[in-house]
Amino acid sequence: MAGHVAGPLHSAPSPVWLPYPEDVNALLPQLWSRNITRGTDGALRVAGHSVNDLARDYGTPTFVLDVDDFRSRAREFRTAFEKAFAAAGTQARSYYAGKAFLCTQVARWALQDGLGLDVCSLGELLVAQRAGVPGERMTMHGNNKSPQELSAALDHGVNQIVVDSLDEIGRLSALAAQKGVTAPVVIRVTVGVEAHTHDFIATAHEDQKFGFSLASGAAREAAERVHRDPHLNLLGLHSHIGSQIFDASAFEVAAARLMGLRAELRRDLGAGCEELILGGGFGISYTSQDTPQPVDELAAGMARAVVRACEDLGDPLPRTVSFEPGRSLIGPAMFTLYTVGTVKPVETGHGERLYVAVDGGMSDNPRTALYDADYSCTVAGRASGAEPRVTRVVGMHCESGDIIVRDEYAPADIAAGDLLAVPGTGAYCRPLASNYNHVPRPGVLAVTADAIGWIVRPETHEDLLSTDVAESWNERG
Ligand SMILES: Cc1ncc(COP(=O)(O)O)c(C=O)c1O
Ligand SMILES: N[C@@H](CCCC[NH3+])C(=O)O
Repeated sequence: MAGHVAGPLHSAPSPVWLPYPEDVNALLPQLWSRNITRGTDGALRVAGHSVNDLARDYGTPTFVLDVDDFRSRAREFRTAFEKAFAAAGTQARSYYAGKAFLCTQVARWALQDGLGLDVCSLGELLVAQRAGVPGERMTMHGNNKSPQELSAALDHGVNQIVVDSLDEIGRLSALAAQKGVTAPVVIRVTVGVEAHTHDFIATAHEDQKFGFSLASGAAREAAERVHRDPHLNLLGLHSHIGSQIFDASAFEVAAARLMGLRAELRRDLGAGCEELILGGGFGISYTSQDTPQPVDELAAGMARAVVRACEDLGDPLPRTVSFEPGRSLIGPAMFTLYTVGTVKPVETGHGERLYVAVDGGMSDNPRTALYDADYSCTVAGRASGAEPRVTRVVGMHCESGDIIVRDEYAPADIAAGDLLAVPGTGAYCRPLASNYNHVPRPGVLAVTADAIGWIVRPETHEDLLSTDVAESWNERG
């Protein structure tokens, strides 16, 4: 690969895609939130605030949220899809997928920026309620919603409940009858698209737990059942093909298949199916190898696909086409700030690799271990003139798979006490975090030019000890 230098210093087994950096301090703009710069002192700045000050005042590890980045991406996504679908002759709605990262303040920002909220558990619904998100701006998901969750969704007047099984349809109907309401239902359809992403985050192939299969006829059967049920109102159809997807044609095929089922249901049952939800899943750049499509192009492509399918089928456009972006809005808006604790050169048999251990790990970012995810990083508190070295960033947990950044170049003088920043950790890191090894989960620090503050406070060891109720056992014993 051009620019890749082999030699004793650089010969550790780095993947061929990792280009030898011309400048180890340079920041690839597509990996970082929009208000990150390197100051004249060499330290990263978020909306003008030096990470050295943030680390001193708030500690590490910390998720740092560039608030204006998240909000501008949310507005850009919403307006791009609204424009594209208005030009096509219908309307688009955007619901922020809270599973990517949710707290009351983020829900409020999403709402203020004109998005609704997609929740998938009672916990997420409670956050939405605390944030003041009205039911009509919400969608409820989940493949195994409990009666308590369904009941809370009905009581809150959630706009669409996306049903995922026949058991759930029966449960929801009984609850709606009991409450004397009609439940607004959308059917989750498995459209059989093999999305090119990690198996664990693909959701529209046949052999997995989500949705009703289109191919087997299960989706049609579910729609008929909902249509016949006096306590349920069949609003439309839903498809979500997976997450971290770059192939726009996969979304377009999914949309066309969903439209095909819609046409059948309109023809055979007289069901309007005016709501079409095409999910989220839009990929982001974790490394230089990821190339997401600009949001305007994505929106235009999706609108074209829906229009084309309607034309082919001789069907009118649905009244509303909705999207549920999570990762693409919040992912790039955060980075994790760590402190380096140990640096260990390790002879790999193919050359030397620097193992840089930080004060967090798979407990705040399990994605590398779970999905073979790739991340990047940079020394954040200073610039360095030292030579780049092949580096692996690892955590402090008792697992050899406790890897955060598998391969990156770091300056050879990286040392204990350095701050290290890992970009792109806004989605599915804090929500998937654990207390493995009794490590408290980091907080989320929101930063704008004018304000800095926790929107999720860091856990403490006292928090963890407070769930340990040995006393009540001892009293009994
Ligand atoms: C139904 C549904 N909608 C939306 C999302 C959000 O996906 P992403 O964060 O990849 O945009 C998910 C997660 O994959 C999902 O399961
Ligand atoms: N947790 C996954 C995404 C799951 C999307 C939810 N359906 C990830 O980190 O990539």
